[in-house]
Amino acid sequence: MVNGRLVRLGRSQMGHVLAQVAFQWIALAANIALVMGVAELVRAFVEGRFGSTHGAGSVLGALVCLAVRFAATRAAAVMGSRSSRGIKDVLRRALYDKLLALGPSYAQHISTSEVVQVAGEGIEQVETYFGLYLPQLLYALAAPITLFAVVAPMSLPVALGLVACVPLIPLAIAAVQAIAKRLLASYWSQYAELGDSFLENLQGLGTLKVYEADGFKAQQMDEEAEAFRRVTMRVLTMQLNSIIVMDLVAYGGAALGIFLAVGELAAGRLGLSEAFAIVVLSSEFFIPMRTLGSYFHTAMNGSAAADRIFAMLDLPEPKAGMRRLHGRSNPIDVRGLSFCYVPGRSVLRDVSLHIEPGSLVGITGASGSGKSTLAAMLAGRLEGYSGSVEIGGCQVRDIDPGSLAEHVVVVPTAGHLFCGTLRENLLMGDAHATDERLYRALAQARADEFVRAAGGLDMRIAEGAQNLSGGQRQRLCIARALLTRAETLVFDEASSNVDVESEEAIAALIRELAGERTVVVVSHRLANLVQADCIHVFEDGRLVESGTHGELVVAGGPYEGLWRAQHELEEGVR
Ligand SMILES: Nc1ncnc2c1ncn2[C@@H]1O[C@H](COP(=O)(O)OP(=O)(O)OP(=O)(O)O)[C@@H](O)[C@H]1O
Repeated sequence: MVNGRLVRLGRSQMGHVLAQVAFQWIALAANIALVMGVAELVRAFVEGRFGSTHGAGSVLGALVCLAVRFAATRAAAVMGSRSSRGIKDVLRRALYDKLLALGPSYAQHISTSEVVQVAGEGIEQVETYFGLYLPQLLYALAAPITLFAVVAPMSLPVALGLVACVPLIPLAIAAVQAIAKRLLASYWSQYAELGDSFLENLQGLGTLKVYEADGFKAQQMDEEAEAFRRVTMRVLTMQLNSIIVMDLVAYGGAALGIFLAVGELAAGRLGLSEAFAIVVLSSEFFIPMRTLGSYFHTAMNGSAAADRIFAMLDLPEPKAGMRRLHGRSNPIDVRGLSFCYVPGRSVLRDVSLHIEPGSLVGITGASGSGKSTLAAMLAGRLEGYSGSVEIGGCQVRDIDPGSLAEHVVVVPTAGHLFCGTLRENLLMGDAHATDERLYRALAQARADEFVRAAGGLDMRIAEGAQNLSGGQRQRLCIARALLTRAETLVFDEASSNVDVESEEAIAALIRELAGERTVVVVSHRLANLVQADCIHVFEDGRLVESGTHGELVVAGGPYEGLWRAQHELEEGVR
């Protein structure tokens, strides 16, 4: 009934939880005092001793009890909201730190939509566990003991009868716990799957419309939603059934207490005022456990969500390297590099190559031959490889991630621009850049003209940069990369889906950059690589040829075949 790891993680909030229980207990004590006061009045009335002083004192006493109960209940609620807020902070911070520790390779372990769900809805569920369930669990133990101590001096048999029924509620809870755990695990995994499909389909809605596949995907999502509805209904049915059992125990137990008290009164073993007090207090025996039972289901949901959070927190982290790269003349050495995303399916096989600082290097090969994987390796984005990748004599895995990010920047096929102003996006490359430097980078990336025409550095970038053409987007991403002081720039098919004008602009820029920085160009289009100091050709994860364009053409190997095929295609088009 208690998730030990969650409690340990939220131990900083235990002060609030205990304070909440203490305030709940004070409210209970005030309630007992109120009932006892009214019972005393009943006794005075029955015995004919009821007078005006009695009346004024009782009203005053009752008001004090009500005020204390009100204040304590409010204070308990405040403590509950503080512990809820606190645990959310603790968990969000833990998840955030974890994502930072996982670094860019997080996507190797977990989907983005699951991160979003766990960090949002999942943590909200855990909040209830700390804010309501945990304090109620402690209070539900303290309350019957307190009431037993009050009722036992009046009538031990009634007190024993009442207290004996109370454990039936936690027993009912424990009985459904095993079923609830299984059901909730299935509920959360279906919820995550539905979230995955939703995000995926929303992001690809344009494509779905173009291929008129939206109807088909909608039907698939309907089926997933229906499966999720069914599991939700099973969860609700289980919860309602267990609540019915708990209600039967709670109300049955209270009725038993009243029945016993009336029996004792009839037998003359109990006075009228005591019988009155027991009748009123008997429901109080069960209310805390009954409330606990109703929180239990939300808590189980929170506990299941916490298990998903813990699964994420337990993901193995790449060992963060400590070494820092210095200077701007660090050669890159790849030796015997092999890698697979899926066990048994090698994507890179025993690759070895050397990149001189300041050189222009081309990487080419058929689609799926492992070029982008190699580019990602150079930026430290993939782990779990064999062989070595060294920059400036340091293993990439031993380099501090911040230092590596300062030295190697990858410009992918479709770089991401954030919603906001262009200036905000560019300053990610260099937070202290002046407007003049920003414009210089834009000019270098052949993007300054359209930026000036579109309103300058304060031009708005819409969500997903929808207000820009593919070529404009790419040139802005390149300008941002140029603003960094990175020694090595890796262009991974950076001009593969842009217009001819942008492609020529990017090719010219790459030629300019060589010598100033190390430039690695991953491209299918061999025309982009003709001027490279060295071109590496990949086939099915293996490096099959290396050399300059001239050398490779003369060698008559795979490169020459590709070059001839592309040349003939382009001639044919003309
Ligand atoms: N995240 C991933 N999970 C599993 N397999 C992957 C992943 N990324 C790439 N692959 C597989 O690895 C192989 C190499 O992919 P990679 O992207 O490196 O090839 P590429 O040569 O850059 O291809 P292209 O020229 O089409 O971009 C492919 O077979 C691809 O299916």
